[in-house]
Amino acid sequence: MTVVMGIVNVTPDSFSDGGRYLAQDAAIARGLALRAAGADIVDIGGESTRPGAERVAPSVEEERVLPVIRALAAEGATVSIDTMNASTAVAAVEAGAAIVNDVSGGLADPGMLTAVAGSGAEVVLGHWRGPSSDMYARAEYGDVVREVVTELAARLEAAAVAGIAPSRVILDPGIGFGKRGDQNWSVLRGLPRILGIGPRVLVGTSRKRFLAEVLVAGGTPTGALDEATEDRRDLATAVTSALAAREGVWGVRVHDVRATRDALRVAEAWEGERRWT
Ligand SMILES: Nc1nc2ncc(COP(=O)(O)O)nc2c(=O)[nH]1
Repeated sequence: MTVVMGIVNVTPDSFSDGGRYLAQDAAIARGLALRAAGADIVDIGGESTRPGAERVAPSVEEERVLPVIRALAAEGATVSIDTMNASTAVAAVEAGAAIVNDVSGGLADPGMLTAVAGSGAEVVLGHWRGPSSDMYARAEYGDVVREVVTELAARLEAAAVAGIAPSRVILDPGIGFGKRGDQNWSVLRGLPRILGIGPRVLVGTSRKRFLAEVLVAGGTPTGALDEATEDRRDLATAVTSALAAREGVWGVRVHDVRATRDALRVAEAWEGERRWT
């Protein structure tokens, strides 16, 4: 069964749902709702990673996420913390998070891998080309799949050196992080090579620009992208979830859990994996 990670951004400025769940009660309610809709994991983030976002102080990030993590863990939810800060990761695990989800693969905070090693948590290591503030400046690739594979393998090695066994690592190709539209599609087509590195793979396509670009006629004028409304992006996300599942990924990270869970049910029925007994 493909793992579904539901997204709760406790931020004022995340690209697709910024501000909706900034209040603790709203964030907790959202996490419980995603779990009820079929999320295996609830991913809590306190810092927007959208292109152009400025960094947030760990203290601000922790103030946003820790009460939400505590409440959801107390309800029995499996929680991941979406952070690039080692101090936030440690505090989140102490508050009940089971997974540290670091889109930077441990590059943004030199202390992250050592902190995770000592925490006992599992870790998602994302492919990353630098801060959101100017990530597209480094979106120059010769062969994007080869470079993503090489750079993710290097992060896996760095994690091992820090004391994190590969069995505790989940790799993520970083869709939308330092990658433009066509490069994201190349990475998705290259999933077999990313899976070939060894560890489990998580994919995060949810509501991202590269999906909107294929939904609107004529490409990418910013105005046209507004036609790719949230429901259309969620449907596109669910399609990518089913396709990624058929490639054998471990999990998918999405905003609309219900749509993806339903898409996975259909994919499993097609594959003959689903048992009605
Ligand atoms: N592991 C992982 N974490 C992420 N965190 C944030 C975002 C982008 O912002 P969002 O929270 O609004 O999706 N994308 C990813 C992703 O693709 N993979």
